[in-house]
Order: sequence, then structure tokens, then C-alpha cells
Amino acid sequence: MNPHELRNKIVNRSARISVIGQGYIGLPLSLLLADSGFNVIGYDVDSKLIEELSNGITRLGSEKKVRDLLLKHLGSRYFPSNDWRRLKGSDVIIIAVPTPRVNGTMELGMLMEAIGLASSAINRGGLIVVESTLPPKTFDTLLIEIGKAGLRPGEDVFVSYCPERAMPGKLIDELIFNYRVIGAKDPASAELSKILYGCFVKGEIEITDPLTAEIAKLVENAYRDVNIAFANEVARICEALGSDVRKVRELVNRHPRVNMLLPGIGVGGSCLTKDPLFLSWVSSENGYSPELINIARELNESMPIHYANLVDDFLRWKNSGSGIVCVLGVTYKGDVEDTRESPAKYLIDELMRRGYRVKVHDPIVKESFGARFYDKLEEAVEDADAIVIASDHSGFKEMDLKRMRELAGRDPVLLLDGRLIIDKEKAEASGFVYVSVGNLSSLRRIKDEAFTLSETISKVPL
Ligand SMILES: NC(=O)c1ccc[n+]([C@@H]2O[C@H](COP(=O)([O-])OP(=O)(O)OC[C@H]3O[C@@H](n4cnc5c(N)ncnc54)[C@H](O)[C@@H]3O)[C@@H](O)[C@H]2O)c1
Ligand SMILES: CC(=O)N[C@@H]1[C@@H](OP(=O)(O)OP(=O)(O)OC[C@H]2O[C@@H](n3ccc(=O)[nH]c3=O)[C@H](O)[C@@H]2O)O[C@H](CO)[C@@H](O)[C@@H]1O
Repeated sequence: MNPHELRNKIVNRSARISVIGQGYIGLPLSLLLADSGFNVIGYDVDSKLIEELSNGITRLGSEKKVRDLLLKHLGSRYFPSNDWRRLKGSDVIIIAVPTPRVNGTMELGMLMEAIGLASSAINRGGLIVVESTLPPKTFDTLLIEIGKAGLRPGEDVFVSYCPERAMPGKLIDELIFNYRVIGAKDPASAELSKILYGCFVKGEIEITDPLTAEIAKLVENAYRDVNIAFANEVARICEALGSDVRKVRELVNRHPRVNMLLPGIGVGGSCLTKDPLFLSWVSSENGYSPELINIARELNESMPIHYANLVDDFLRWKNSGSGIVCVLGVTYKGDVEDTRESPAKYLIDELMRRGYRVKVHDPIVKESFGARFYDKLEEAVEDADAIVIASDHSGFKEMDLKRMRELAGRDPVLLLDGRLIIDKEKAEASGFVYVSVGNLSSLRRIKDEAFTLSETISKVPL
């Protein structure tokens, strides 16, 4: 098959497409390709996942459009499989396997396995596209691996890097409307990839070299992480000075050139917690050691511990260091089911390590990181001395605060709003001692000397 033939196959939708990895990215991508007219094999090593998909069940429950597309195309254009032999004879293979940070390093084993499989299964003259996030210069290593399989990249097989940037919670819309970057070393690989993505992408598609694409992908997430760290730093300043970060943020964001992000109890998710470090580590290996990115990451990682310290100080003052803490929300952000690197995990670990009884509720996912999970919000809140909101689920914004206060323990009960979603006046009128990220003034008021905020702040490892 020459590039012209593959081009025609893509244009008339007769190209056989396989997607390796059917998780947050691979599944919606496969379904959009099916929706644009291709027959798609969705391959994954997780046989339970494949069984679920084959029965029309997705783990991405909050992505309604993914579920609708699965039910629409399952068995007609979309074929989930855990049999690698089904990949043989593919004209196009897209790789969307994890490239996580494990024990302080970049884990590329799954990617290498997938590239080996793709090299052995792709038709001669076919296209391999990598969507998984790559540390800089990894694309070159992948080309070497493909070469080892006896294929000459740019001649026997075409290869590109198309980093994914869709946002969980609105994956289908962002897969369609985001602009895309394609990194490729030869014009045919770039052109074929552009035609492929043009089948469902409505945003602009930009072609560049692979290294630029690798760096750009990581810079986007590092940019966001650093900016959230800045917001978190301002929150900590406001806490120390006895001010309210919500008011400060509202004012500064009226400046035409300031856009401060939202501070919070922590930055989680599979991307912002590793991509900035990939950028930092690889540049350190190449002669420049970034400081800003590393410090931002450390500051963001310290946030759940900072608030565990706060709850601990409160409970020492109230109950001599014993008590019940209710944590509301375990997902890394609101209205998604993903708990990877969730700040709630670090908060819960730390509170349990200090001997507190932790009760957990989440309306979307039944996970509690070793603490006790309660299906009902009311049961989780019962007898609590402190309640911490760790995820900004829509449902939490409309909680009946009076009822919650009735159910919670004896006075005073701390309500720590880690996501700035509760109205301070309403919470106080309901009888809570309400504090939020970036505003600890209520605690100052009730405790004066007994509870020294400076002590809390100095405990935070930075
Ligand atoms: N989740 C996001 O929001 C997001 C956004 C942009 C980019 N990314 C990047 O996309 C990539 C995939 O992330 P994800 O969130 O979809 O991961 P995921 O864990 O949700 O899904 C990956 C899937 O790949 C499967 N897998 C692992 N090794 C395999 C192999 N050798 N062969 C076949 N299947 C294999 C796993 O079983 C899993 O189901 C990562 O590089 C990630 O950094 C993720
Ligand atoms: C550059 C960018 O936009 N990248 C996105 C990002 O997706 P994400 O879902 O991980 O990103 P966020 O929504 O930012 O959430 C992360 C954590 O930060 C907390 N947060 C957020 C905003 C804020 O103002 N204050 C906060 O504290 C929030 O609670 C949560 O814990 O990476 C994906 C993978 O690469 C990309 O595909 C996707 O485009």
C-alpha cells in the first residue's frame, strides 16, 4: 500500500482502524472514529474492561456521550477485543495506553509493549499514531523500536505523535472541537494523520515536528499546574494574613490582564500530577534543571497535607486529638469518576495515619482509600466533628446544610470547604464553623490563642 492508497482508504472509510488502550482516551476516540464511518477494533489487555464494553457498559459513567456512542456502534462499527490477533491487518493503529509516573520516574513499559504490538500487526504502508503523552525525545525511541521490527519509518510504515488534550468531563466535545497538534518527521506521515483526524475533528489541525509536539503537550499541563500553584500560594497568603482569597481573586480577576485560577485542597488527576515533572526531568537530563515547575508541583502536592494539619489542630483543640472526620468527594475533581492522584486520597491517608476515624461519601464512585465508605451522605456526616469537602461535585453545592449540622457531632463542628463551593453565610447560619481554602478567619475568631494558625502553617512541608 502506498500513501496515496492509504489516503483513499481513509477518505472512503474503508481503512481498518485499531486502537490500543480503551481507557479515558482510547474508548471515546475509537467511538468517534466509528461514528465517522470506520470499522474500529478497540483492543485492551484488561479482559474485564473488554467484557464490560462488549455488554455496552462503560466505566466513564459521567461521559454520557461516550455511553450513547458505545450503544450506537457496538457490534456494527465498534468491536472491543482483548485478542491481539484481531489487530493483524490494520491499516491504521492508534496507541492510547498509559504513560504514568511510577515511583518518581516515567513508566514507559506499556507504551513500548504497545509499539511492539503495533509494529507486528500493521499492514505494510500503514499508519501508527501515538496519542499517549510522551516525555520529550521518546518519539525518536519509538522509531528505533519500529525499526527493530524490520520496518523503515516513513517508508514501510508511517508514524506520528498526536498528543491528546481532551478534558475529562467533556471528552467527546473536546475531542471534536479542540485544535490538534500533529508531530511527524516526514510529510506523508503528517499528511495521512491530518486526513485521519480531519474525519472527526472540527478544530484546526497543526503540523509540526515530534519534539515540538512533545514539549507543547507537557507545557500546556505545566502551565496549568504552575498557575494553580500560584492561586494556592495566594490562598495560603490570605490564610496567614486573615483575609479571604475568594474576594481577592474576584477583585484581581477584574484586571484586564489577570486571570487567577481557583485555589483548592489539591491538584489531582493523571495528567497535571506527572506531565510537568516529565518536562522537568527530561530537561534536567539535558542540562537545565527547572525550578519553578518543581516548586509549583511541590506546593500543589502539599495542599492536602496542609488541610489535614488544619483538621488535626482543630480536633486537638476540640477533642484532644480524637474524633470523626467526614470526607465528601474522592474524585480528583467534580462530576467525574476518576480518582487517580486524588487530593482526597492524601488527605484521608494523613488523617488515618494520625488516628482519626474517617467516614467517606462520594455520589459518583464507591472508593474510600482504606476508610469506611457510606452510600448515603447523611450516614457519612452523622456524628462528624469535622467535614471536609474535597471534590466539587454539583450535588454538594446544593447540600442541606442545616440537616447536615443536625446530623453531625456536638459543637463546634468544622466545615472545611476545599473547593470553594459553599456560601459562608449559609454555612455559618446553619451552625458550622466554616472555613475555606484561603480563608480561615472563623477559626481565628473562635480560638484566639488556643489555636495558633502560625503553628498550622509552619507544619506544612514546602
Ligand atoms: N485521561 C486523560 O484525561 C488524558 C488526557 C490527555 C492525554 N492522556 C494520556 O493518554 C494516555 C492514556 O491515558 P488514559 O487516561 O486513557 O489511560 P487509562 O488508564 O484510562 O486507559 C489506558 C488503557 O490502556 C490499557 N493498556 C495498558 N497497556 C496496554 C497494552 N500493552 N495493550 C493494550 N492495552 C493496554 C489499560 O488496560 C487501560 O484500559 C496517557 O499517556 C495519558 O497521559 C490522558
Ligand atoms: C492544560 C489543560 O487544561 N489540561 C487538561 C488537564 O485535564 P484535568 O482534568 O487534569 O485538568 P483540571 O480540570 O485542570 O484539573 C486538574 C486538577 O486541578 C484542580 N484545579 C483545576 C483548576 C483550578 O482552577 N484549580 C484547581 O485546583 C482540579 O480540581 C483537579 O484536581 O489535563 C488533561 C490530560 O493531559 C488534558 O487533556 C486537559 O486538557
